[in-house]
Amino acid sequence: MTHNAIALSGLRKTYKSGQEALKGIDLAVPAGSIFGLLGPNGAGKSTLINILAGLVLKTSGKVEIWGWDQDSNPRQSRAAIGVMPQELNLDPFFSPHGALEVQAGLYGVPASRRKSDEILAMVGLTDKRDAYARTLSGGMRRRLLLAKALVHSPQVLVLDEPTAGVDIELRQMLWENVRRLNRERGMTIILTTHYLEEAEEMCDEIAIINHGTLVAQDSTSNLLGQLDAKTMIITPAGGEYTLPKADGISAERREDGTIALAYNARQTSADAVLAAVRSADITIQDVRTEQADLQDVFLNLTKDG
Ligand SMILES: Nc1ncnc2c1ncn2[C@@H]1O[C@H](COP(=O)(O)OP(=O)(O)OP(=O)(O)O)[C@@H](O)[C@H]1O
Repeated sequence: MTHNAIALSGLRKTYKSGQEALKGIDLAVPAGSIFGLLGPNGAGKSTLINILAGLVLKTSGKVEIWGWDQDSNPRQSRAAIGVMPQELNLDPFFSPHGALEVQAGLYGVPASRRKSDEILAMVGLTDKRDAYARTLSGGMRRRLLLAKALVHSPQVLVLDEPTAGVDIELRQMLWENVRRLNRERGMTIILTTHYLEEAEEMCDEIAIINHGTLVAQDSTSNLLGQLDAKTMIITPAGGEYTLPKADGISAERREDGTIALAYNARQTSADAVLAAVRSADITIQDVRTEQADLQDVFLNLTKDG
């Protein structure tokens, strides 16, 4: 039976300022998935994550983490989730090893079950085990924040903008670890990111929020498939030609010598596009199509007005 790692219903948050950050969110994150939470700046992603992490109190609605209701089973629901926050806030006086031990203590992990050294090795911090946190670089701090989120072996790992401003090496380390935790331990991963290619590549499922409202939740492939705008790119074999003309097709020459034919897949078939090309006496040397990417879907769903 599939169950949900996270289930939210009617989740609302109104800050004291009167700002309605979440306006009634219903969201289910399937257990075992890598789930992307996307939205423009100010959409409410951090508010949602901070509610999951227990850092912000919801105004109303229901939050279940790994089946545990946050109100009636606060301890269990907290134990089921680990959060790697966006801000690099670390106690400057603890070494990485010390910080993990303190965190393990906070979560009541008995000494015999602690895996601080194993976790430090996983995030590549073994040689900084006993260094002061204040001497760690920004990238190392991020590694340590990931390590801290893992000390109590949570079923659900939340990463808030984990790769914002990090270098390629660290990004690869993060994604390798995330994939491994997901694959080998079945850990459910929820991440927010501004890099849509990253979400497209990493996530099985994606939710998009805008102005505190959920505007889409679907598998990544379904979301990508929902846009009907397609472009066929033809490389002509050579010679002079005039651009194909047909209803529902708009053709343009690109600088690289190809012809781009934009059409709506719901109204015009690929066959009709090819027929228009042939009737313009163009010999086709090569043909490919450009799919909509997540950026297109995202902009389509979050455009205002
Ligand atoms: N502590 C707070 N008090 C009052 N308003 C807040 C507070 N935190 C966030 N907000 C407001 O709530 C709304 C949602 O903010 P939130 O930080 O959750 O968005 P976000 O999607 O995480 O944005 P970003 O991508 O920029 O981090 C915004 O209008 C923001 O100004």
